[in-house]
Amino acid sequence: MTVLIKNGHVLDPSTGIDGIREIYIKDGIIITVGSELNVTADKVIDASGLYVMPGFIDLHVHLREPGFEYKETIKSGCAAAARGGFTTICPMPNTKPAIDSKEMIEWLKKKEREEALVNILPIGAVTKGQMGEELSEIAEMAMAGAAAISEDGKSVMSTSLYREGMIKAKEAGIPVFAHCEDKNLVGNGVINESSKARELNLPGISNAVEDIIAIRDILLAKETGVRLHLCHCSTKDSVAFLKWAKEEGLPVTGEVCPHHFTLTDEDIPCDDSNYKMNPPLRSKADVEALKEGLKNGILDVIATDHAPHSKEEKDKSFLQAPFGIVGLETAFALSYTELVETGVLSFSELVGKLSTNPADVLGLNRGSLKEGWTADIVIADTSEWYRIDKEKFVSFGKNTPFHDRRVKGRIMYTLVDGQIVYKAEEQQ
Ligand SMILES: NC(=O)N[C@@H](CC(=O)O)C(=O)O
Ligand SMILES: [Zn+2]
Ligand SMILES: [Zn+2]
Repeated sequence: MTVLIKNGHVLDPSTGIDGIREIYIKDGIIITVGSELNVTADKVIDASGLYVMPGFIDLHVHLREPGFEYKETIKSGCAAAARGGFTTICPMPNTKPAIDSKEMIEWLKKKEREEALVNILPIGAVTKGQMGEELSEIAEMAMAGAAAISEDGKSVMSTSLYREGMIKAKEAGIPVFAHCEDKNLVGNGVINESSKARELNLPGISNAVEDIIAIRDILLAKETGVRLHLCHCSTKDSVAFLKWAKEEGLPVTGEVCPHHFTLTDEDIPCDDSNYKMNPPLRSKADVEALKEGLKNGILDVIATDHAPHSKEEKDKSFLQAPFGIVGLETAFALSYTELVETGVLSFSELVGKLSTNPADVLGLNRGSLKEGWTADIVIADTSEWYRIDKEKFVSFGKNTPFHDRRVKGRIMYTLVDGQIVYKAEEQQ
């Protein structure tokens, strides 16, 4: 099986290519990236006027299977990933049961082989059942294919247990992905602690809830030498701590989600739980710091924290509804619009944060259009403004604050292993 992508503008920060090229693919492998290749292929994709990039890699999604299939399944989550331009996704372990054993990682890898449209790199829980009491089988999970460990949804509050888990992760050669939230401090907070919280009469979540654990985890990484990745950074001091960690030469990276650099708590119009997520939307000063962090390379990765919930759950009030919003099908457009159109990042830098850098966090041979590498590719149109329509989402989750928002950046094709797994309607 051969594929030729022609007339497209290839944008690949890993090779520095930024211009019109042809890409020739054979049996799922990129054979040549060049000009006037003069080859025939079984399938030709005309990418005139479109950008051709390494497939995006999302280090942070929630697929909800097993246990919460009414929110999302592996199949529907993968379809949403493909529609969003993501060719590899890392599901978090907060399912029911939690992904906390070799058997569960093997089960997920089997599901990937049987029904996943995109690559799945599972993340194992740090503690059994994410109960924070006893470490899970970290070495065994790593052997079975866990890409990292994380307690996402909460923090391991026992610092000594977490330190032990970090040592095990380092021995197993996998990173720790940290959700930073001081359980004792957060109380029943549901929204950023600010005048907005007072206006809506809702309990607040202060920046220190995140910052205390962010610096704790960085200090533990310094002692243990484990590779640490800070999930969904939302505060200016998280960025400051990451900057310090990098200056110290520690193997620490950080991610930011599109909602955290696109919206502030001031954008919350009323008691609408589509604006409720953890960590919460923060202040203008925090958003400025996140953008600055993206610009100066302190924040390496953009990840979605795709957190689907049912309509019934999100129809509830801010106090009652679960935390989380969907992100896979809006991430590229929001990032392009908020960062590239405004000049915070060059387009090539954005592609780095969506593909090359996340691949580096996990040491993957992906996130690049190098010859000889796997043909995981995304093709996008950035020429026209359009409005996000949640009714078009293929994710079961429609819980987004971005319905009807004007954006630029539409995914036209997604290829995994050289196979088209998504094609925009307009092209069919
Ligand atoms: N981000 C969220 O608001 N929710 C996530 C959990 C998490 O990422 O912490 C979820 O699983 O729903
Ligand atoms: Zn989290
Ligand atoms: Zn999450």
